[in-house]
Amino acid sequence: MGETTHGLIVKAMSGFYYVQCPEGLIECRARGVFRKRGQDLYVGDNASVELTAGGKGYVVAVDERRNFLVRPPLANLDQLVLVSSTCEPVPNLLVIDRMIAVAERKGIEPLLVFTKKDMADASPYARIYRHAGFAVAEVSNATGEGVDAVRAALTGRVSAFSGNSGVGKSSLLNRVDARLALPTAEISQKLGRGRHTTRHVELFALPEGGYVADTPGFSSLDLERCEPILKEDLAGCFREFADYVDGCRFTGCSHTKEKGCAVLEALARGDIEPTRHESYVSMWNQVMDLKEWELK
Ligand SMILES: Nc1nc2c(ncn2[C@@H]2O[C@H](COP(=O)(O)OP(=O)(O)OP(=O)(O)O)[C@@H](O)[C@H]2O)c(=O)[nH]1
Ligand SMILES: [Zn+2]
Repeated sequence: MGETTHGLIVKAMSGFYYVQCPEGLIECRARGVFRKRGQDLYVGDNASVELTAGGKGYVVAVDERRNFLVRPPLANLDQLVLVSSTCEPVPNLLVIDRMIAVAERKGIEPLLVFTKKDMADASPYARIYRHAGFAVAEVSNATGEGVDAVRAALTGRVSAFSGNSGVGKSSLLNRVDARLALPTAEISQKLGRGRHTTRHVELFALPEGGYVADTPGFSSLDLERCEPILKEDLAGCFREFADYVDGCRFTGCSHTKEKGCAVLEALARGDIEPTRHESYVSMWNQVMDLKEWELK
């Protein structure tokens, strides 16, 4: 048996896995045991690698995943960068709050980014989400303003970007590191083809440490499809409710209309943002009737 080492799968392509190890980037095949078990290897997996002569290797085991996203497949994310724009298109706070809930459910820290601040004021949105307990960046991809804060937040973490079409994810990733060279709206119009179609997700190493998925391809729909939330879990996906949920008069309080609800009292005092609670109520009404067995 050869020497073994350990590293991060940063790229998967045509049956090869590229594992960033202390020895360098090692091209690997997966041991047959993965195929037999029907177990996929994901970019983001922490892999044990058996080195072979010639500087290549075999992935022989992967650590248990802390979390994963399905489309594109990506494991062990520290951070999900939820990008919205202040205008063209205007943010839909319900969509943002649903994406935040998915991230919370998976134990991935959300970072809220509002782009196009050169076109419209981002501060009303930023205020809401800072008050709710999130890190927020206000940026302009046109001027570069605010990009340093995003770059700093990416340092030392494994992150992926998500947000609807046209909000400026590709533009922002290119601002963060020009070597990413992602095609933005203008360029793909010129080339006359769609973006993100045949791309493989790859973790791109940032110069100061940390990795970012080199695809802006997680739509809010993709996210929600991979993580339906049960009603008993929903309040736990709104972090600013945590201080209050144990203070409600009734156990099993839905925090939507009950008397003696500590969440509603906090809302009335202004300690919880109205739009966040509105999103909670509309999500509650949607998930209300789902039972665990219906999600299988
Ligand atoms: N003025 C201004 N324009 C921006 C900003 N960010 C992006 N844009 C423009 O908005 C359009 C969409 O930007 P992209 O970076 O392609 O958006 P995307 O989120 O990657 O879009 P998809 O690839 O479709 O998901 C482009 O025309 C950008 O030039 C910004 O901060 N300010
Ligand atoms: Zn309550």
